[in-house]
Amino acid sequence: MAFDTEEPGAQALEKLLAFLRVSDVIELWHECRAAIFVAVAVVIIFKFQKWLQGEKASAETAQPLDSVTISGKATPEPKENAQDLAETLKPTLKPTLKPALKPTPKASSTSPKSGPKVISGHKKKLVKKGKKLRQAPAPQDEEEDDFDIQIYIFYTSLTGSTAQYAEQLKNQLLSDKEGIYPKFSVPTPSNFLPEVPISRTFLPPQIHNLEEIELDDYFVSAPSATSKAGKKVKYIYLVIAPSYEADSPNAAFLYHLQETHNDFRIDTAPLRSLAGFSVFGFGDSSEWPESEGKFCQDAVAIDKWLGKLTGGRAGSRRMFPVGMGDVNPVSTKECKESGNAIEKLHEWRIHLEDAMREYAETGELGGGSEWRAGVESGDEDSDVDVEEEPEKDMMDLEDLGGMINRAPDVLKKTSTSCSAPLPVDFTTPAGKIALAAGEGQSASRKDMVPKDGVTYKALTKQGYEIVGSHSGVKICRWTKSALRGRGSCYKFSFYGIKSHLCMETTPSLSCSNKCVFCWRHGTNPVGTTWRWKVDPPEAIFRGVVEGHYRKIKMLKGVPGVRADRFSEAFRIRHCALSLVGEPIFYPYINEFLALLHGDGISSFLVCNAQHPAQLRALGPVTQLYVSIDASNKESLKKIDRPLHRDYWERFQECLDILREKRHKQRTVFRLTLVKGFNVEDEVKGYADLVERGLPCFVEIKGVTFCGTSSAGEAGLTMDNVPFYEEVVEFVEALNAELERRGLEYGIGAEHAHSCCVLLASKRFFIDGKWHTLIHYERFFELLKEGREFGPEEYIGEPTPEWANWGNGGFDPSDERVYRKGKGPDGRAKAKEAAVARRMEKEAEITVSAW
Ligand SMILES: Cc1cc2nc3c(=O)[nH]c(=O)nc-3n(C[C@H](O)[C@H](O)[C@H](O)COP(=O)(O)O)c2cc1C
Ligand code: SF4
Repeated sequence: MAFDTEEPGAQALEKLLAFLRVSDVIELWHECRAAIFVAVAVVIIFKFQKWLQGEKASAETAQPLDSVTISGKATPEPKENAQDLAETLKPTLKPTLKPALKPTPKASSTSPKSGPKVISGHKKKLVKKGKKLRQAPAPQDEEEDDFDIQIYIFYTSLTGSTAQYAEQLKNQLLSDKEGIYPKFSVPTPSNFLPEVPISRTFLPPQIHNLEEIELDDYFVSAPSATSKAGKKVKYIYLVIAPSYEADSPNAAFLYHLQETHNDFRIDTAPLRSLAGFSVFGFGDSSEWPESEGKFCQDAVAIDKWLGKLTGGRAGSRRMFPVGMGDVNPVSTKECKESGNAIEKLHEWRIHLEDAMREYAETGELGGGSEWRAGVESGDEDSDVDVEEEPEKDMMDLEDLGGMINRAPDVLKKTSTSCSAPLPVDFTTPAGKIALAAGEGQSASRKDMVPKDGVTYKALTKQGYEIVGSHSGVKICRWTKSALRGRGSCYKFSFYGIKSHLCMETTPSLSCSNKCVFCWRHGTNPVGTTWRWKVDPPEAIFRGVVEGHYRKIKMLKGVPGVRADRFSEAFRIRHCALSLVGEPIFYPYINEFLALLHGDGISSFLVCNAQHPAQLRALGPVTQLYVSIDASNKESLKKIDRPLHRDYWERFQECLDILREKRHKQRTVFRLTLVKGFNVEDEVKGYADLVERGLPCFVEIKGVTFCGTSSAGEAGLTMDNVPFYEEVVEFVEALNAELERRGLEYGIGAEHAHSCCVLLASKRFFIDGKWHTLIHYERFFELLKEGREFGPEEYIGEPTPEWANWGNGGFDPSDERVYRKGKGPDGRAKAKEAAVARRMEKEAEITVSAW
């Protein structure tokens, strides 16, 4: 271009500037054109890829109704700013979603785009009041967030109507396009940050009759699976149940839920990983009125237990409160108020669908906190009271003394003059405390477990039946297992005890230890002396036997219970005095034992080695145990947390007594291995104890994790539970150490199923075979003879081949059933994970040691 300097003033200047800009640009273009070409090519490729993804997502969304996906596909054009975005969402989102989507000052505009209307992202999780919006999730969260949802509809039905309603529900959940599967759009305001591409799919709902499924597969732990799309599946449980003030399938189901919650081997809330649950009940208010708490009572109870199993008050996975349909409203008025059953079910479904949709969108449960807490349907809140609030009756005397010293003076005065009984040591030579039944027992003595107290409530909730004022009975898990032909406990393999013929009981719910692995949830009373009323042994005997049979009857409807075993179970043959508390604490324990033996019931009594005087005075028992929870003083204190200050001396004295008794009865050391507490480097210590007590048998068992708060406080986790292989390793080391010392022991039997191995004295190795079984009839005969006798006189048949060391110990005539993911494969995986965890820890230690 020619440059004319003759042109005047501003015009010339403008031309000059224009020339300079153009030449700059041309120069720049020559310098940068290669880079610009590359950048444009990258953008085009990126856009094309996005478009392809969008096409794919659209195709997936347009599936038939057998699975429905919430994929974040936008129907309207994205709007200019956050205000517009909120507008856009109005017609499609329920009011509950609004707060999270309110425009914020930070929100900037999103530029309109052409091409496919696909939003490859999802609405961020709902934000609780006062909390900041979550930032972009870390990669592992992304994986967690990307899941499919499986709805299970469970039902029971006696006369068939609920089965039909459940089927209808299943079909409606699929077909109602206005319900759970809305067309859903999620624009992406910039303050919601980069989005994770997700599409949550509702897999086809499945329906299950609770009578026909294996409850353990669904209600002991939440199922875990991966969908065909390779995503994690989250489960929603819907339970539809009629109520029956009579024997019905609900009883077995409720019993199972309650047992699972209270089982010491299982976490109290093992279903907390469910996406959610909700219950609907059918009932008849004309005959079973709400005013009497009977209308839909079973549904209310199911809702309550599922609430507990999914996390309890405030933490539960309740998606929507329990719904109730009245199949026979008493009057038109009531009919109008309560609606009929079908309408109620419809109403419940619509609300539930909203909740499910919200969950699919946000990954979180909506609804009010009252829903979580189950205010409408249960007493989950009382759980909190029971577990968190210490009850006066549960305090031991040392605690009480401390309290009095800390109390204001006025209270101290009252405490000395109050009517509360002074603790009386029943071990003093002054003799036994008089019985409760009118034998002049002091009026000031209280019930150990008063009926209106928290301890009573807590123990009954855990499945104990409280008998009289200080005894209890409970059905053990193995009894149930044996009734179903799924194996007895280790005592069958070692001693021939069939679990369905065994009653687990205690005449004293009180104990003088607070062991870290005790599964009593810290609810049993503790104390060093007997300071309560004493019930007569006859009343306790009658009460526990009746209670046991009552509980057996409740198992009638449990799927798989074998008729032959069920009828056999109504003749108790064995009694395990090991339930909770310290049986020899009961002043009339010998009289109680005599009643058992008189009725042909054998006695296995476990004591905590803290009451030497009572141990010495104890009469004959079929097998006498002491718990050996540690090999030295420090460990014992850490594990058993004994109340007696001279606990170590008491412990040792008890071992000496056992040594004396070994020729009069079968004596057993029961070792419970707690990894990290009492296993490592303690083999020699345990060998010292065996050398001192010379028991007939040593049972070695891995601790079972009870998941209670007391276990947590003591630092006990699943990592403290040894694997069977680790128990075996310990047993072999102990056996070798005993052999090295010239002590005559050997490995007599094993029960891998319950992580238990038996070391036995060679006194029971006869003609080249272990003879660990017991001849029970002979034991009763010997008792009747009234003379002194020894354990060798009631030895039974040889230990069965399958129970011998190396053969596993599971009775081949029973069926071994593994819960999903718990079989040998599951165990191998769990072991691998544990080994990896340990190696990690060791690496950490090495690093820090450096
Ligand atoms: C023997 C019997 C006991 C019942 N007990 C109750 C009850 O305690 N509470 C209640 O709300 N409804 C009760 N009902 C009503 C049933 O729950 C109701 O009829 C239900 O729809 C039956 O469902 P199904 O046909 O699936 O078995 C009872 C019905 C019968 C026959
Ligand atoms: S011995 Fe114990 S574990 Fe075995 S069945 Fe009896 S109570 Fe249950």
